[in-house]
Amino acid sequence: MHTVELYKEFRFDAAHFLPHAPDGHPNKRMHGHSFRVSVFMRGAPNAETGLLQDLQEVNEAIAKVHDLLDHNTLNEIAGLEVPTLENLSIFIFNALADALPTLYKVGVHRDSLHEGCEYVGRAA
Ligand SMILES: Nc1nc2c(c(=O)[nH]1)N=C([C@H](O)[C@H](O)COP(=O)(O)OP(=O)(O)OP(=O)(O)O)CN2
Ligand SMILES: [Zn+2]
Repeated sequence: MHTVELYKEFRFDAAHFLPHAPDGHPNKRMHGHSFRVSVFMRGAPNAETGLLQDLQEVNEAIAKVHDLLDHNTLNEIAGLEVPTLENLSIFIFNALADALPTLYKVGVHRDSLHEGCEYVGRAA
């Protein structure tokens, strides 16, 4: 059996603030970021089709999450009241998990700051 990792990336722009930052700190004020999200599926490709998961299904699942996040205030989304990179990676994983049975890991990156977070939501 051959195990592969298939991935798809998408980007979104959003505003947020960190409610637990100290009073007067810039992170406590509303500001915006550009995010890059990497969605990883893992497993063995179907022997006949050669597919782990049809990327069309992946695109459809991602479109719903993209619409929820893009050009919105993250703190106003139920479940994202504390919108750190850590919580974003968990939130996006959970939002995609039902539609993507082979989903393995979600990474959320702020490339301009050279930082990001990855959440491995399912065991290898
Ligand atoms: N562990 C984490 N630490 C921090 C997170 C996080 O998600 N996880 N997030 C932030 C802030 O969102 C913050 O905006 C990043 O701040 P900073 O490094 O000061 O970068 P700027 O916003 O100033 O960068 P720009 O170039 O202006 O976008 C902090 N810590
Ligand atoms: Zn920020």
